[in-house]
Amino acid sequence: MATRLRPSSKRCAVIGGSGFLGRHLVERLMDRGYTVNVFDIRQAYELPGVTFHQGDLCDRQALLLALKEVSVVFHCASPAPASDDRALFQRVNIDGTRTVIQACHEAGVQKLILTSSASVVFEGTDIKNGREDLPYAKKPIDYYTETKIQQEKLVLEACSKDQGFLTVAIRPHGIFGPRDPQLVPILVDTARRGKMKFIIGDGSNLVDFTFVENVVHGHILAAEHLKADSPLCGQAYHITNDEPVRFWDFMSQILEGLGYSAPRYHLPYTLVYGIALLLWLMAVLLRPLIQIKPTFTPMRVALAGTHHYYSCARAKKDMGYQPLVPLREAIVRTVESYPHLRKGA
Ligand SMILES: NC(=O)C1=CN([C@@H]2O[C@H](COP(=O)(O)OP(=O)(O)OC[C@H]3O[C@@H](n4cnc5c(N)ncnc54)[C@H](O)[C@@H]3O)[C@@H](O)[C@H]2O)C=CC1
Ligand SMILES: CC(C)=CCC[C@@H](C)[C@H]1CC[C@H]2C3=C(CC[C@]12C)[C@@]1(C)CCC(=O)C[C@@H]1CC3
Repeated sequence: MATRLRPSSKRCAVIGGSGFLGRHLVERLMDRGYTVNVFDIRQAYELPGVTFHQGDLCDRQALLLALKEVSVVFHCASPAPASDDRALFQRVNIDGTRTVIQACHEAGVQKLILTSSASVVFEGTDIKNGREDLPYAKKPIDYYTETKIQQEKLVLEACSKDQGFLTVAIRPHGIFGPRDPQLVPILVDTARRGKMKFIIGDGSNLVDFTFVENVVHGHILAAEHLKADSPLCGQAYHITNDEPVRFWDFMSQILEGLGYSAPRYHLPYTLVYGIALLLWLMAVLLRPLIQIKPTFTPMRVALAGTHHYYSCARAKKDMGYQPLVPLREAIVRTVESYPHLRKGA
């Protein structure tokens, strides 16, 4: 008779482990002595000791192979926000997350840690030191965020002490660091096209940018503190650098670090937002004829021109979270990691 091995508490799976955050998480878990299975639709790298399972998380059978004898699952897979594909967000973030939960039950997984997003409460207007008890956005800024809300609800509602299945959601904000395919590349691309000359608004809006290693630290602390008698069960936690920074100062430091000029001229927020709305409308109307991807979408203008920073007091209290890498060092390390994006390179 086949015996079912008891899952080891140090055997985990990272769904989305080929991605930016996922790969940093995998590397740190390995350092901490975990055995790691990666599940992803693509295999982006090889790492001794890591077992790769290539597949779509909507495929329960494929997932089950990766979750065999695993006790902790980190779910950090999602289509990229820029993909702007409604059907894909629905299929992966909502239906796929249901499949992940079902597969965890079937495989006897004990803990599920979801990478959610602080944007689940953001509606495009100021949030200052927002706590986790803010209501979910009634009008989320985009469809990606709408599906992140549904995804977080599904995971937190699945938490069941009786069934021995515990869940928690981590809400990072503005993740950056080496190998990020989004923030620095978008910024440099915009600068190279000569479009990084303007500051939207008066430039005083504060935002959280969170170094990837701090986000990873929050995930691992959550996994290790998630127990039936802990306050983490079924809860969401903001994980930030705990150093809100002016959006435009942060952008300028990255740009200047890479040899580009920082933006200098101010434009009124409402004017830029209005133009972005108009461009977006035109892109929608012209979609049957041509595909236009404007740099200045209303969502991006809102992100660049409003305050949005969050308190991580709950994570400090319940899991002893403190950022490991301060912002200044994180920016230096990030800039150094992109030699190929330096001006003139
Ligand atoms: N990057 C950021 O600033 C923030 C990211 N997040 C969340 O963090 C998580 C990780 O984000 P990143 O690492 O930045 O993204 P990423 O795009 O680098 O990684 C996502 C990974 O998920 C995989 N994936 C996508 N669809 C899949 C599917 N159907 N089946 C299996 N794997 C699939 C991709 O292949 C990719 O490797 C996401 O859930 C995202 O929503 C939350 C807040 C901010
Ligand atoms: C804090 C947070 C949620 C960051 C997420 C990352 C991206 C949404 C940003 C990374 C680079 C940013 C950027 C802009 C908007 C927001 C980002 C895409 C602009 C398009 C805003 C308007 C400009 O003047 C140019 C900016 C380029 C960089």
